[in-house]
Amino acid sequence: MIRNGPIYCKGLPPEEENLKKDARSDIDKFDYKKFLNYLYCHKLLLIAAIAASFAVAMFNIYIPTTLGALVNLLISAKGASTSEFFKAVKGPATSLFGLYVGQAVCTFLYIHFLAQIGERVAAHMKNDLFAAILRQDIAFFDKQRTGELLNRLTIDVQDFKSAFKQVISGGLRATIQMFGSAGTLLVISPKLTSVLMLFMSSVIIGGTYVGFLLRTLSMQAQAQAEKATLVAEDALANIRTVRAFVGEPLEEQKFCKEVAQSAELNMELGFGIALFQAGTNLFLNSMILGTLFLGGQMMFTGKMTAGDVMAFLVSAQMIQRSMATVSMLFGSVIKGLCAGGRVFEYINKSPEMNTDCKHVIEKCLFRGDVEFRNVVFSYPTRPEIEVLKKISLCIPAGKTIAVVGTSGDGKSTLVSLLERFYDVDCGAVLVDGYDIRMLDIDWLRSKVIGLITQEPSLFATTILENIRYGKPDATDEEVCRAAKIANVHNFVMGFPDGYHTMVGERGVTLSGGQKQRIAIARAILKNPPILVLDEATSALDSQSEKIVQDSIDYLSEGRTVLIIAHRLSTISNADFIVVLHKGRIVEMGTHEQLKSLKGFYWNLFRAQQHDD
Ligand SMILES: Nc1ncnc2c1ncn2[C@@H]1O[C@H](COP(=O)(O)OP(=O)(O)OP(=O)(O)O)[C@@H](O)[C@H]1O
Repeated sequence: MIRNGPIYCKGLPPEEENLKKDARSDIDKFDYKKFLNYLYCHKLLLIAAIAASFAVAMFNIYIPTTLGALVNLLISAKGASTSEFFKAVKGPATSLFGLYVGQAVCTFLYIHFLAQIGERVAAHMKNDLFAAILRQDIAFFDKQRTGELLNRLTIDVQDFKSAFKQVISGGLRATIQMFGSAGTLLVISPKLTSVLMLFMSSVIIGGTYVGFLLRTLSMQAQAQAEKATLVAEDALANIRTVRAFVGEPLEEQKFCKEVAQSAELNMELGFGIALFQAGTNLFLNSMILGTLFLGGQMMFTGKMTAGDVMAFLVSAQMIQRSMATVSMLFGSVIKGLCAGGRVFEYINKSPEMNTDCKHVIEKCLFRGDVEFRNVVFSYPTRPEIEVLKKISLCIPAGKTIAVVGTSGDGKSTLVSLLERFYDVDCGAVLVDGYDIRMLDIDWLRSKVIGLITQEPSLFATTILENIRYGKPDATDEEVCRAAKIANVHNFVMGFPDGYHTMVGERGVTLSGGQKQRIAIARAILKNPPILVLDEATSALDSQSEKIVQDSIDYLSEGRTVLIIAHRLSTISNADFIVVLHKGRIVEMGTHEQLKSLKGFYWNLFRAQQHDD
């Protein structure tokens, strides 16, 4: 995407070809039907904006001839008395003023209406896009960068809105003005009009070609600017790691490199635009001078009046301005269609996972058995690596089982499959004998399974709202009760704002143990019959771990519990323990039974005793 050389004149280098291909594929994704639907929702405003814009164009066409008539009157009024002068010019001057007022009113109306439609359509698109992104499979988020998704929500919607507004206002007006003013010119002087059109057509051809080159360069500059943003996003999202590794100079260097390339491309673009503008101005001004010269000659031979020359010049300038608008609009249309295409791509993207089944097990019949039956699974981003290989595991209702193993053996993957973040490739995950693909996925996640992970995710809001996320309709009293059970209440009351304390982005203002206890309070409020603890205490020091473990023990009572753990000391009370090794179950039994086997578990156990 990055190119430092001069603007290409013949053929296109490969990266420009790629850009063209990207743009074309983005444009192909533009959903005209959906877009028309959005417009249809605001049809009255749209009609009003188009009508006002049309009226402005008509005023602009009539103004030069009225102005010409006034000029002729002013010239012919030479030597007249003041009263005669006012009497003669009063009519045309009033008409001209009326046209100016009409033009001003319609300008106000179309800009106002367009702003309304633009904002409403953009809000509609943004909401649809956000909802569509939230609906996607977890596999989608494995592939997409957050920054790229946010760009679509912000920059692309904004670009589309600007282009849309420009096309409706400028495009419509400029086209009508161009044809209307061309008609005016023909009426005033067909001869002068033919000479003018000859010049104009060469401007159009040359301008279109240079415009195409500049647009390509502009797209490259934009792509490079986005690259710089992604480098910054990466560094800021991982600011603690950057700080801990004194990575600031390296990050600065990476960012500066991308910014420098972006600046270079933009400067190249600026140079091209400056040259283009200067050349166009010189050409067009020479054309006006030529028109004045030819028109002046015709005036002296009596073929044109001074007013005609004046009206001709103003109309010619109107055409020139309209043409400039239309040529710029061409770029805006492409940009808008590309941006809109990228937005519609995700709005129209359906999740691959089938979540149509809405079966719910009745509360009175629900037990809480969990089973992994001959489960084979590879992550969609790495289909060639089988992470789980024919795993079969039953967790009877009310029992606690722990899964242990070394890093990368597939423990957390079991959790992701039970939550149905991904679907198994072969076999099935069952709850109370039902394949979870047959169950209502929202019910499963919101009412059946409670998940507590190593890095609890808190939202940048108050502690109260973070706990309430477990049950959105919970009262403050219910939240407070859950917080007391989870050992949250005491430390919260130590904060000046209590439960209304803001926790910062991802809970950055709290300790790991405090965040974990808030996550547990959230789970207590949710009250799920199946509880999944994925390394819930492994990031904590021994004192925090003890407090959190007490809360977890309380929460685990009477539920089916699946614990993923590194520290074997935390799972010795499990009803049975499963040892995973490279995606297979290699041992299963109680702590004592497994120890006596002197196999994988024994090795893990000894390694940890050694570490302690
Ligand atoms: N979203 C993902 N996309 C692709 N591969 C993944 C993804 N998540 C995990 N993996 C891979 O799957 C394998 C199992 O990962 P998993 O997180 O289940 O291991 P784990 O036993 O829980 O490890 P740890 O104890 O370190 O958390 C690893 O090789 C990992 O690289």
